[in-house]
This record gives sequence, structure tokens and C-alpha cells, in this order.
Amino acid sequence: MSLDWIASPGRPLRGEVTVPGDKSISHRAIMLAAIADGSSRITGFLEGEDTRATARIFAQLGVRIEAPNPSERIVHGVGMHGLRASDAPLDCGNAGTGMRLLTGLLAGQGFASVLVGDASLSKRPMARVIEPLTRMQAKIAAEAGGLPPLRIHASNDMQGIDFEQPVASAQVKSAVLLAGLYAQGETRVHEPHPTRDYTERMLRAFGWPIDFSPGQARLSGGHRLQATDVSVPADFSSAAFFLVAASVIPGSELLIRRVGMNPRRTGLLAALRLMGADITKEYPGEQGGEAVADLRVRHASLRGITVPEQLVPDMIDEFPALFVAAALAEGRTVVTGAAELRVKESDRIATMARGLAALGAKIEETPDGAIIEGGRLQGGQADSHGDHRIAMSLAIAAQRAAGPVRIGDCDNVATSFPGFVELARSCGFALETAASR
Ligand SMILES: O=C(O)C1=C[C@@H](OP(=O)(O)O)[C@@H](O)[C@H](O)C1
Ligand SMILES: C=C(OP(=O)(O)O)C(=O)O
Repeated sequence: MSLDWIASPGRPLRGEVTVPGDKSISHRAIMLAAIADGSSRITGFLEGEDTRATARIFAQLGVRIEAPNPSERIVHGVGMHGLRASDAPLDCGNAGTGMRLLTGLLAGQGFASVLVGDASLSKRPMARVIEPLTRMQAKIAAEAGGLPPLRIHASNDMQGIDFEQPVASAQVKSAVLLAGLYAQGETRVHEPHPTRDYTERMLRAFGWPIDFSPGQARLSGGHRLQATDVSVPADFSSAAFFLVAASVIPGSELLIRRVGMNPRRTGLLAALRLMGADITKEYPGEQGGEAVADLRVRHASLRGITVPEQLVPDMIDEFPALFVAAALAEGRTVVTGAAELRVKESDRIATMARGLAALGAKIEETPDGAIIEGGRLQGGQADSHGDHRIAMSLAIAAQRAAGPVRIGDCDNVATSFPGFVELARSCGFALETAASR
């Protein structure tokens, strides 16, 4: 039985919130710690379904992982060649990041693996990783159309490549770099636009020689990783829902604590500020080698903008929330260059267009974005299509609707944001859960 949410017009948001650990960093921390020499302690680990699936997979591959406390893992690394075959398929759940990065990491092992996922992940394109990995001599079979399950055969003769990436994707870049650890010679990746660089930064933290700058990365195979402790900052993408919610609900003022501020993640901050948002950065610092800050957000009257295309990769997961801000702003917002949204957990252009239209918004889909006329929202029914970010975005929209909104199929929020309902309520959201009808 799945869960619906009933979200109602809310009161001003007030107080302080701390959102869970970064999903991208948590996946990578488990992966690198698993193939390092020695034991690594991960703190701030995201207890989400996606990252727990990745941890479970490494346990299946013979890595001992302890969980002494919530959000903490001790990973007893088995070294570069210590992973062992699993008889059972490796279930990545809902996680594109898990599946794509694991495909790269497992491509150069001396044993075969099968990667599977849930209904949503089973529809997501994997050819984008299979193609470069095949050029590196990996042997990977997919279903028709390059879809999961992926059957990865043993390969002991991976070769480095010089890869010109057609789409800006940190997952594809990371898959190629992780395969490059096991390849002979040099692996180079060039991106059409810089994307999040967590794999590169974490490889360096684990002692692997790597050269990288925005838009390019280069490493050679044949080294080893040394265990290190990883302190995971709070996920900007989870903070994003509170940034938008407090911006659009009159009378709100929220403080969001110690949020990861890697510039490849904070495009939404720039977009919201262009719209007139009142968000200030306080106490900038560092956590686990990443920039962090407290973010203070106060309600402001937002106006529509044309979202600069160069911001798109830096806010790729934040468009569902941005669409809500746009639907409540004065004037027109235009999004272009964001066709990647169509191959996420759902087609996020279509699901947001449908969801917001059901609440009376004027929103027109385009092949690579949307045109949204700001205005008023009404109550009604909207479906998240099992997509965590759509569910949370619609819950924000409902805080400004004229009546309650029933949001269908919200279980998957636990993939990235366990505890969202409780945290949202604690600062003023009107949000109830109910069994699906
Ligand atoms: O590398 C990562 O951790 C991620 C990269 C992005 O995907 P793409 O690489 O497909 O753009 C993002 O949407 C996803 O949530 C996490
Ligand atoms: C796209 C996302 O994640 P993934 O690709 O890992 O499923 C997301 O969290 O918005």
C-alpha cells in the first residue's frame, strides 16, 4: 500500500532546520571506502533508500559495513581487488546515481554482476554509460533500448579512453572515472558544461592521483585508495525545498543549517535571487573538504525570469521546486536547455506540468523546458508519479493553494529525504499522510 499526502494552505514558516546528508557524496563515500585499504568512518551519511541500497550492494559484494549510529557507517575496505561476486542481482532501487556509478566500478572486476532497479530506474537510459565503458573494453549487456537490468561480464583488460561527453552528466563522468581506476593507461573526460566534482574530490581525498578542473578530469589506473574519514554535509537539493517554501509563503523566515555549497550544486540560489528572493549566506565554512554555510531565507515577492542556460547543470535536481516558485511569481518564467529533466525518476517537465496544471497554474511544456505564467493556485489532486522531488515540490505549492491538495504516491520521498514530513511540519507546513485510495 502506498502513501498519499494531504497538503493544505499553510502558515508562515519559522525556525531552524537541518536537512539530511548529501546523497551524491554518500553514494560515493560508500563506494570508495569499500575498495580502499583500511577502515573509513562516514558521518552525516544519508539514511535514504537510494544510499542504503548502495551500502547493501557492497555488503553483498563482501564488504563489512557497520552502522554504529544513525547516519554513521564504518566501511571495512577490501582493497582494489577484494570485492567478491554476488549470486543474487544487485538492487539499486530508485537510484540512477547508484546504478550508473556501480556500472563503471564493476566493469573492470574479475567477476560478473547483474544490476537491477525499481520500475522507475528500469526505464532510465543506461546507454550513456554503456557506450564509453564498452570503448574501454567493458562487456555490458542491457535490455532493448539500453535499459536495465544490466549484465556486466568480467573484464580484466580495461583500457583508458579520452572521452568527450555528449551530455553534461556527473553520473556518466563518474562511471568512466571509476572504470578508469581499473584500466590500463590514462582516462580523460571532457564535459560540455562542468558538473558536480565529488568523485574527483573524493578520489583525491582517498589518495588517488587525479588532475581535474571545471569541465575536465584525468587519471591513470593502477594505484590504490587509502581509507579516510568522510564528513558528509547537508544536501543542498533537500535544502532547496525550504528555500523555495519560505520564499513563497508570506511572513516566513527560516534558517537552514550547514548546507553543502559546492558551486556545481547551488544554481537554484542564483536563479531564486534573480527572481528577487531574500536569501543570505551566514557563517561560511568547510566540512569534509566541501564549502558549507547557514542559509537564512525570508519571504519575498518573486518575479518571473528567463533561467540562464548556464545555470541548468548546477540546479538540475531543483527544477521541480523552481517551477513552483515560478507558478507563484509575478510574470513569466522561461526554462530552456533542460531536456535532461525528461529522463530523471519521472519525466519532470511532464509531471510538474501536469501537477501544477491540476492546481490551476498556467504552464506550457516545451521539448527542453517550460513556460510558466505566475498566478494563483487552487486545491485539488496531483500525482507525484513516484518521484520524490515532485512530491515535495507539490507539497510546497499546496502551502499557497486556495484549498487542500491530495498528492499521490509519495513513498519514494524516503529515497532522498527521510523525515521530510516531520521536518516540514516542525517549521509550519500543513502536511498529513494518508493511505492511498
Ligand atoms: O552524480 C550525481 O550524484 C548526480 C548527478 C545528476 O545526474 P546526471 O549525471 O544524470 O545529470 C543528478 O541529477 C543526480 O541527482 C545525482
Ligand atoms: C535524479 C536524481 O537522482 P538519481 O539520478 O540518483 O536517481 C535526483 O535525486 O533527483
